[in-house]
Amino acid sequence: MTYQHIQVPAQGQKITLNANNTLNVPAHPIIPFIEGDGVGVDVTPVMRKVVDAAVAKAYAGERKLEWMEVYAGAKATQRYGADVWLPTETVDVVKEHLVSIKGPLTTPVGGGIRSLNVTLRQQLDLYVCLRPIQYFDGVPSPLKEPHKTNMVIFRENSEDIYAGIEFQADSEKAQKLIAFLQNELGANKVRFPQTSGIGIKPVSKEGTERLVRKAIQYAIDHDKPSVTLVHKGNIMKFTEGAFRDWGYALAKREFGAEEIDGGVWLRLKNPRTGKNIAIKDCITDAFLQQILLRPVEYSVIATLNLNGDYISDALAAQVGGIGIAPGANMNETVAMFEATHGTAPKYAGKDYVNPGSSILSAEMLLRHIGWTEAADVIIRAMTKSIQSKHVTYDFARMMESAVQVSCSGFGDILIKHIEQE
Ligand SMILES: NC(=O)C1=CN([C@@H]2O[C@H](COP(=O)(O)OP(=O)(O)OC[C@H]3O[C@@H](n4cnc5c(N)ncnc54)[C@H](OP(=O)(O)O)[C@@H]3O)[C@@H](O)[C@H]2O)C=CC1
Ligand SMILES: O=C(O)CCC(=O)C(=O)O
Ligand SMILES: [Mg+2]
Repeated sequence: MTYQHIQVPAQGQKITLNANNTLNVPAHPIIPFIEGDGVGVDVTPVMRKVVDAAVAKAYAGERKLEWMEVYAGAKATQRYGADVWLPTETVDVVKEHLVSIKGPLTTPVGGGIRSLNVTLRQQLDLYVCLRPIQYFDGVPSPLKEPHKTNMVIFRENSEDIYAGIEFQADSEKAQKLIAFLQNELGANKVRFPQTSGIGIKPVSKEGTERLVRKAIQYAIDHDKPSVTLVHKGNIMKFTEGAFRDWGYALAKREFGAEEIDGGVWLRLKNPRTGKNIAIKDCITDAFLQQILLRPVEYSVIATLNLNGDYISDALAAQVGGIGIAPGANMNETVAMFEATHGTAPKYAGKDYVNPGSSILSAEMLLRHIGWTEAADVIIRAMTKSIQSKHVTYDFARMMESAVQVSCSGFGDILIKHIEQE
């Protein structure tokens, strides 16, 4: 296969799907990657070096990831033309190769292009945004007991106000829609109809069910004690409230969950372990204080798109910040891994920020393709590096007697620990 600007690595082979949707991973799988805007130029090369070292260590040269650069964001406009922010071949390649990783991409505020990150998720229908919140010993945290925060976020990734159905104030479309709301639907509560922008928030039963199903299955597979549906359903009754109701109904119908003491919370027996899994819910504002005050009570979190975005960064802060917050966007067959943070423009190109988030996203990728030995090598090296207190600025500013290192410097420390194993 030839592409317009993508160079296919000569030694690599595609990951393919087996009949039961499991992955068939060759020894030299081609992994498409998007470098990313802003600090993408800093973290992505470091991530690749560290991952290569971990794979080489774990498999003594018998396995190797074959990186294939694909383009999106500013780099795509340089290659494909001024208006081509997300080339079709990038989306096609990410889909065909099943497993990929991306750096952050810039989204302008208030106008300009819509989010390329969201577009990729939508075009590929990567409806789960999976963001584990894991504490590494020694990471500085604003909490007294950061190890008590141990959660996995399942953020709905395909709908909600992220669908991008918005109309600018004063535009003809906004005026038409407001008139339609007033005249046809009797909705007269737009406070300033002449000057309002309007956004639409679609939340569906199918979208909710497929996300909540994945979250409950994850709790079963990973022996987790609870799944919490986080929503603002008291205010947004037919979107966020429906998310809660559809979620509970699915837990009953598909997983046999039963009511606890006549309340709305449910309980199901984990078929693998025999232990109980609580299915509960929490309203988002209360949830944001509970995770600080009583984090041990929460484990798997299933939530809508915008809530999930806010909760991701808030929970990341509890375990050290978005410098060490990995993630994945996935569906049944395709997975695209990415850090939780963005392009941090003030640090772009300065070899300064923490590459941890990107490296741990790659660690998730390795686990996803079954290369658990290499993933474990990364986790061990990460733990040792943090404990050595040679860390990037974000950790150094919160740690006592730390030695501040650069982005690539932290990568080199990880590689040193990998090679010394
Ligand atoms: N998935 C994606 O591609 C995402 C893209 N974005 C986009 O990124 C752009 C910038 O967004 P912004 O709101 O500033 O959010 P960012 O996540 O880019 O940065 C916010 C702050 O988080 C800290 N931070 C971010 N990355 C790191 C890192 N690797 N190591 C250490 N600290 C880090 C920095 O904190 P401090 O100032 O304290 O040092 C930084 O100023 C926007 O265009 C936004 O749309 C945002 C999120 C996700
Ligand atoms: O797409 C963006 O620019 C921001 C997305 C974001 O913050 C996220 O997915 O966490
Ligand atoms: Mg975010």
